[in-house]
Amino acid sequence: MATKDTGSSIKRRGLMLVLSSPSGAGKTTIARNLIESNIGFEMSVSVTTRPRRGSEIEGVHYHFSNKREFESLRDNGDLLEWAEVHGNYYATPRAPAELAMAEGRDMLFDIDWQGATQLKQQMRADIVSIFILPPSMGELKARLKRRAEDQDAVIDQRLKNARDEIEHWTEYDFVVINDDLDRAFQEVTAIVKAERLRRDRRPGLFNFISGLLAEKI
Ligand SMILES: Nc1ncnc2c1ncn2[C@@H]1O[C@H](COP(=O)(O)OP(=O)(O)OP(=O)(O)O)[C@@H](O)[C@H]1O
Ligand SMILES: Nc1nc2c(ncn2[C@@H]2O[C@H](COP(=O)(O)O)[C@@H](O)[C@H]2O)c(=O)[nH]1
Repeated sequence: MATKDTGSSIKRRGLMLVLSSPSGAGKTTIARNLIESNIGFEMSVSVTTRPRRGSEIEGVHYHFSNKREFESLRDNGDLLEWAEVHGNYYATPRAPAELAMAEGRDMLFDIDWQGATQLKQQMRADIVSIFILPPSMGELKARLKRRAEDQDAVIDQRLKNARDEIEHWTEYDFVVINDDLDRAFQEVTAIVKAERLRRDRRPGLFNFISGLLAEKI
């Protein structure tokens, strides 16, 4: 009898889901919803030299470091990618991401376009990238102000950078407009479901199809 395509006997590599957007478009909110919905993603926790916000917890939202520590991690090859964003350094720690991929665990990356470019250069086949857009620039500004986590000068700088970031939308596999959060979240989960069904992410299909073809009718 044919075995079911569970993929359990042969390992598949993990999927790397990259979310990027201009600051305030909502990628952190969507990422948090994805993690909380328990659909099998773990969050990559970045290293940053940015000062910690009041609501943030070390090791949960970021690993906060100073510039000297950051440069030492970078120079030792401990970072999978790194970039300067809005005047601070940000990076993806190498070891947890590489281990997750090798063990077939799916990981979520909230990183900017420079980081996404570097990840694609290194791990193309594993990456699914989504660019999140705000419904308007006015709403982007309003969200940054409503979030009330950054000083006005920081918000101004992020809004100034937003146009340059949006220019990179064509480098992504998918684009989601985050007007209504529920709808945006549904679209992201639909992308995840379809990507997990890709033939090359289902090594269990080999067994299933062998069994199917061996079946006597
Ligand atoms: N669809 C939405 N409608 C209204 N508000 C939203 C929506 N999505 C997110 N927000 C709110 O907008 C603010 C910015 O969202 P969030 O922090 O997720 O943005 P971000 O893209 O991760 O920004 P950053 O790059 O600065 O981390 C938050 O206060 C969040 O609650
Ligand atoms: N290239 C990378 N970019 C990152 C990483 N972690 C976060 N980011 C991006 O930085 C900005 C600002 O984030 P904030 O938390 O200060 O609002 C945003 O675009 C993030 O996606 C990373 O590891 N590498």
